[in-house]
Amino acid sequence: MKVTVVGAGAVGASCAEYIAMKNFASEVVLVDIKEGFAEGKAMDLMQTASLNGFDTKITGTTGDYAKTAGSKVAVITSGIPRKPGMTREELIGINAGIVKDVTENLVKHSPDVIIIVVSNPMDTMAYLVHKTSGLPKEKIIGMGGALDSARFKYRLAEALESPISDVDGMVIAAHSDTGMLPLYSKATRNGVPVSEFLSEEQKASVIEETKVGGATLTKLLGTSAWYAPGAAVSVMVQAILCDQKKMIPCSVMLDGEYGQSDICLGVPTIIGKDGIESIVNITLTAEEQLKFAEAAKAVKEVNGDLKF
Ligand SMILES: NC(=O)c1ccc[n+]([C@@H]2O[C@H](COP(=O)([O-])OP(=O)(O)OC[C@H]3O[C@@H](n4cnc5c(N)ncnc54)[C@H](O)[C@@H]3O)[C@@H](O)[C@H]2O)c1
Ligand SMILES: O=C(O)C[C@H](O)C(=O)O
Repeated sequence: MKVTVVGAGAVGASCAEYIAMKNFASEVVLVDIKEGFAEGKAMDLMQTASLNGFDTKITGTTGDYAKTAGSKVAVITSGIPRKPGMTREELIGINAGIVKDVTENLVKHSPDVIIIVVSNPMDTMAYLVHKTSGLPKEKIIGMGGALDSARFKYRLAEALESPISDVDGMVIAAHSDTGMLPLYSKATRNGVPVSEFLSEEQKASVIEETKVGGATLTKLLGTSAWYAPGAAVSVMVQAILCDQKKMIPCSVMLDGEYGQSDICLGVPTIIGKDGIESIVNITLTAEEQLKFAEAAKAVKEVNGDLKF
């Protein structure tokens, strides 16, 4: 099955690389606006195929969407990343126009496509795709929770001094520095609540480090991260192409779930061949419910800046 990745920059190329390395897609088409860039990235990646042992065909195009026709999944990574000191929300002015334009092109050539939105501010960009694509809500999935949960597990394992494979946990709500909600109450080490092992001070530090995970990397790198974002997207694409019915926190259009409507926000979902197969309703503590509602309020304010 064919997967399109729009934006052949840091995140787009990482997505293409992880998807190809896992060998579950027949073809990955990279699209970029910069002349020759996607073609170059595709060629470089293809020259790793015999070294890394994959058969996925990777091609590149400078804006020729006819080459994306018949894609099962399209990943939107096109747009600018933040620089140190910026918030993701500050990217809306430039990225909204890019995401809208890219969405129109994708749907024109692949009317049944499932779109994974990566460009920031992601929850708002996912909302924009809902408002402009005409696709059913099951086919628009924002990537944030998969990455934030991976960062949560990294921080938990660090505090627990345990292997990451011992740790499980999930982050929901907004993909923003303040609106992320690491579900500490549900995080476990081999099924045992992490609160059995960690102090209140460690808990506060794990939660804070998780929430500013993207900002921390942006400060270190001078631009935002790409390896873990690319890997997170590849997990979502694999769940769709292989119909895995995996539970992944994703930003999806809510229609009353978690007390919210007309907003894309991160909640646990089941991802399979049709995209979002269901939204999983889990019980939140009173404090978590409050934080979820606060995150929703902030995202709605940002959504208010969109012009359709
Ligand atoms: N949701 C997440 O978890 C997450 C994680 C990492 C990055 N991001 C976001 O992903 C986006 C991309 O980040 P990056 O580091 O890859 O940036 P980048 O600058 O390395 O790559 C972006 C690419 O998009 C291309 N582009 C711009 N306009 C385009 C258009 N109209 N059509 C096709 N291509 C176009 C650029 O030429 C560039 O190659 C940013 O908005 C960043 O904030 C989101
Ligand atoms: O932090 C960013 O701006 C990029 C991305 O959203 C991330 O979390 O790595």
